[in-house]
Amino acid sequence: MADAEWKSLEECLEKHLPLPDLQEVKRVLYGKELRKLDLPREAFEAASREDFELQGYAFEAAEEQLRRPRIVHVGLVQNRTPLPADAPVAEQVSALHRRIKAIVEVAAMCGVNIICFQEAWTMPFAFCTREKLPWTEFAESAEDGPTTRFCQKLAKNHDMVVVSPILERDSEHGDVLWNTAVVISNSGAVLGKTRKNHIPRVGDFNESTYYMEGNLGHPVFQTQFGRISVNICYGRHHPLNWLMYSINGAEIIFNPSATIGALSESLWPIEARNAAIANHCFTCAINRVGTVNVFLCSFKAHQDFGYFYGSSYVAAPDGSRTPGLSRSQDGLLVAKLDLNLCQQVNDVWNFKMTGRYEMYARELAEAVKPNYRPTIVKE
Ligand SMILES: NC(=O)NCCC(=O)O
Repeated sequence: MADAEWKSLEECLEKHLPLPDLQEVKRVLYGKELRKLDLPREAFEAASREDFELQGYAFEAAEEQLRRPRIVHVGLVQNRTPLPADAPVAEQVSALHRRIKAIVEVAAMCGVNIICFQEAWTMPFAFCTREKLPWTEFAESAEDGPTTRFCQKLAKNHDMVVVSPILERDSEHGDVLWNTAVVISNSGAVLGKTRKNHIPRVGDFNESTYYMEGNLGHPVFQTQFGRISVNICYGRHHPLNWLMYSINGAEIIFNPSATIGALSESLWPIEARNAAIANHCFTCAINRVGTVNVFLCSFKAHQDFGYFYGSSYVAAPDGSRTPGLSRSQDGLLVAKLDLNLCQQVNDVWNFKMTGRYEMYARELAEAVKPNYRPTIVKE
């Protein structure tokens, strides 16, 4: 399984395919070609100084007579954890705050309106260890924890909606832990929070003893820049999870994740992109980078957890998508979206009209009953 030395699928294709083949391969793999965004030179200089990759692409929509374009710039951030996992908890969190602040400043130069960080961004990916301390110490209040207060400042200073996925401790309700994304308005106010609905129980991604299955349903947040929702990591394998955010009106669904090559790299380019197509919306898939360095782990086997392959990307309702960020480097992906594309594609393919949700609602209501007998026709 490739580690950091294999930079990206895109780089490999560009290196080895002759131009005419490359164009056809890209057409099939990525949909229509996207225009590269003309991002400010200072942004590239700052990104290079801070040692992270910066890419930008634009998704266009057709001009309409009655509606003006609804342009929004989204920013996706992928990063390593800067300090080793045995550094003091507060120092690790501060180092991550500093790293993210530097990336958000570049996002602001690029005119980003909504930014989303990776899953549980304030901590190393430690759920594989089965240990509680010190990892549960990374949990914070979604409403007024230090990370939320930090993000509120970023949001207000940069007039930017911030989606901040954290490990949440809900002290008002029995100190229960949740895997939560806090949505902070560009005014700096906490707009609300949403919780991860599906918890992985696959290999070392066994996170069920750390936090509970989300109990907040599928909220959609009306921001100044469009309606957004957050389908956290393992939720991307569940088409109904995407569907419910879309049914509630999401135009952009963020998918902050933490996943490794051996498990999911071949699914990664398909799932969020397919969700964008199936639900007539934009999806933003974000993965962290690097190896998990939780060497405090007492289980030897879990010390070599695998490689987080980055490759964050944005997909559009017409099936087009951006190239992925690198597999090995911290990065900021900026995408300019015209949200009018959602309705335009809906009017062409009209999956919302042909979806037959009433039929599935009826059939699913029966199928979940303990005495349900599947309809299998036999000779
Ligand atoms: N964090 C998390 O849910 N990871 C599960 C692995 C995957 O969904 O690919």
